[in-house]
Amino acid sequence: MELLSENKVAGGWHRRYQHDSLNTQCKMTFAVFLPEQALRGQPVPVLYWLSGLTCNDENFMQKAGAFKRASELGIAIVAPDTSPRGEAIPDDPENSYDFGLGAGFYVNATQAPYDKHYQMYSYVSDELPTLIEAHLPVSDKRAIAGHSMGGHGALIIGLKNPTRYQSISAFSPISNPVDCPWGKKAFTGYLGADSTAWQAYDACHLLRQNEGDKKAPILVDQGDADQFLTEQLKPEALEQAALAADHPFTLTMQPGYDHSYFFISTFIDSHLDFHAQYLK
Ligand SMILES: CC(=O)Oc1ccc2c(C)cc(=O)oc2c1
Repeated sequence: MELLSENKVAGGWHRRYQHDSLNTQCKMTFAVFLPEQALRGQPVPVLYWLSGLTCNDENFMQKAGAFKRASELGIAIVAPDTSPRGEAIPDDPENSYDFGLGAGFYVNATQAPYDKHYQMYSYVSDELPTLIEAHLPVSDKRAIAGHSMGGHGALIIGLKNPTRYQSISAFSPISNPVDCPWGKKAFTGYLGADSTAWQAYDACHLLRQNEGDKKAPILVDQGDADQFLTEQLKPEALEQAALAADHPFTLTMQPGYDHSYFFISTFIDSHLDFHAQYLK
């Protein structure tokens, strides 16, 4: 891992690292916040934050205002990029914001030409935690959270790996990607036209499938003034699936909030407090 930068913040350190990824077969950049406790040699739990469309490792760290509470709670935060990057990485032929670079959708692509590099599911759920736990002063207690496309990523990665993550949270997640325009476009491109293959990456489907004992609790916040709410996000489908599966789940509709980081920064402390209950 190569250290790209470091800045002291809230008594801890914000760092950016780059490394060669086996899964995505390119250099990947991620950001990490390490609270002071970690630097005193006390291994701390990690919250993985997955960002949304067009974002990279920097958006959450610059805009969410999460450091002070994470520092108080002694939680590290890791924010990966949202797709493979570089000259050699195939992008959307139409250069749209919702497919290709900055829009990996946290799946393992099976369709050429995306299958070689777009392996974001394995990268985030396996390669990155292994790397972090080998090189940084963190414990193996993990939680996962995200926004929009990253909220979808947090839900599916948490639900597919119930023993690896203690808790899951999301702001404005794409809750039922098999049934919304962003999800249909991305899953067709990465996974092919047969929609039965899409279900393995759909949170509503995964909730209905999960018959095991371990059910990581889920917290979702959604602004009711979000322009994407009805067509793309569909939190009520997630709520129905969680209810049917008897999965611990809380959805809070927040009046007046939109899809932006103004919303996330308003409620990020309550998400950190939620995860802290299960990470201790
Ligand atoms: C920094 C920022 O505003 O991020 C942002 C803006 C818009 C979106 C949309 C529309 C979808 C998504 O998945 O993420 C996202 C992130």
